[in-house]
Order: sequence, then C-alpha cells, then structure tokens
Amino acid sequence: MKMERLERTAVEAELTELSGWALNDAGSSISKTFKFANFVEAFGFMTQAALAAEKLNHHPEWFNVYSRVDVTLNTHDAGGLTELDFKLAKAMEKAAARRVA
Ligand SMILES: C[C@H](O)[C@H](O)[C@H]1CNC2=NC(N)=NC(=O)C2=N1
Repeated sequence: MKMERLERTAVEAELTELSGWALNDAGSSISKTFKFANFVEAFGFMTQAALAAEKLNHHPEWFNVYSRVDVTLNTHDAGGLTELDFKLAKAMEKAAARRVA
C-alpha cells in the first residue's frame, strides 16, 4: 500500500485522536510508553499488536523491559508519518485497553 507522508497539520489533527503519544522533534515519528502489570501482560499486548501490524503490513519499532513497552512509529518508506502509523497506533490503543496497567 503506497502511503503519502502527512503534513504537520494533518499529523497534529491525528494526534488529537490519541492519548499519550508524542511527536519527535523532527515531526517524523510518534512515540508512547505503555505500562502493564507484569511481563505476561506486556508480551500479550505485543503479541496482539504484532498481529495488527502484520495485517497492516506496517511494523513498530519497540523496546520491552519487563512490564514496559516503548513504541515508536513511523513509515520508513515515506520518510515520515502516514495514515498507517495512526492506524497502528489506534490498534495498539485497543490492544492495551484490554489489559490492566
Ligand atoms: C516491503 C514492505 O511492504 C515494506 O518495507 C513495509 C513493511 N513494514 C513497514 N513498516 C513501517 N513502519 N514502515 C514502512 O515503511 C514499512 N514498509
């Protein structure tokens, strides 16, 4: 799926629909730290998010230690943020909402 890089105003509009996601200084990626009760919950979230990522053919950059998952999203093919990043962010929000923080 060919995706167009979003302009700054479009990125800011998308961000208003999410909570806890921050834009990096360059405006080229968004990040969020997810916290869970323990490793099993964190890994369960990652498993669900991985399935959503495969469906979208859009993959996260992430780092996990125990109950914490740091996520960064961007579209390397487009050199910035696209609709796919926000689709994946929303899927991750859904996956996280089912798990106790
Ligand atoms: C060939 C393959 O479809 C592409 O490399 C996809 C795979 N997953 C991807 N994931 C992310 N985050 N950005 C991309 O540009 C991207 N491109």
